[in-house]
Amino acid sequence: MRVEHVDFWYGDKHALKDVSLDIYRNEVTALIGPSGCGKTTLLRCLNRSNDIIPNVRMEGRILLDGEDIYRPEIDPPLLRRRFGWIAQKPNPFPWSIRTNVIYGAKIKGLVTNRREGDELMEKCLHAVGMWDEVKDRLRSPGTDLSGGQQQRLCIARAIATEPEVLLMDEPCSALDPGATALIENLVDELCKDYTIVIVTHNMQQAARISQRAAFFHLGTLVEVGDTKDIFVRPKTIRCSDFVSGRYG
Ligand SMILES: Nc1ncnc2c1ncn2[C@@H]1O[C@H](COP(=O)(O)OP(=O)(O)OP(=O)(O)O)[C@@H](O)[C@H]1O
Repeated sequence: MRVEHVDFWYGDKHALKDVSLDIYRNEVTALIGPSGCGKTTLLRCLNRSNDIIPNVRMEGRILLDGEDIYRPEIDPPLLRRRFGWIAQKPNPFPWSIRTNVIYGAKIKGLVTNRREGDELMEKCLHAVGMWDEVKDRLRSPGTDLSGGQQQRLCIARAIATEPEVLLMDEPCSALDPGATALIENLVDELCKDYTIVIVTHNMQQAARISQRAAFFHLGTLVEVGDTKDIFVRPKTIRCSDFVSGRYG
């Protein structure tokens, strides 16, 4: 994806200021920076989920595979289907584990019968490392799982719809260290097949799992580059102070 000179306003609040960056295929790009700097706003611009907020305005262009996703001919609900969204708090549907995984894929027409549904469910639960944990309780509600399992279920649900890009908004913020480690390993595996953009407050996590990092401050993109450069050789004092934990 390519973000070109994006400005974004909530009413009078200028939340993103002339942001340009490239997001590469099969890489994890981490959006980092202090609270309120615009990370989630940018994430939501990438799949046009800001469109549903009243009184907002965006300028600039965002390209997916070279195509401007803000062109008037683009249908936002159809566009959003090309993305998977993993929220801060796991949000499984109040249905069975099986239905959770295949519901979106069914709506998209990717499964048309029971056998295809079962195959897809098994494949996606394997992909998130959960098959053995849940294979004997596929009819139990997804909401009965632990927080970490629920988040992996949400990732299984997202990948079942064959998205091109996975957008993750602090996916581990509600999880304990063990569940966080499982999600981090999973992100590492998933980037072989997907392009991933992740917002995280956890600098160790950004350093561990991303190949590229973008550091924001007050709506401005201060630095973007290889994660190791951002962490080991930051070009600005502001970024250096942030990644070393001097402020947050
Ligand atoms: N719906 C909204 N209406 C008005 N202002 C908003 C809205 N959402 C976000 N903002 C403001 O836009 C700015 C950027 O917010 P955003 O949520 O993108 O930051 P963030 O870096 O993701 O923050 P955090 O790390 O705390 O989640 C903030 O000043 C925030 O208060």
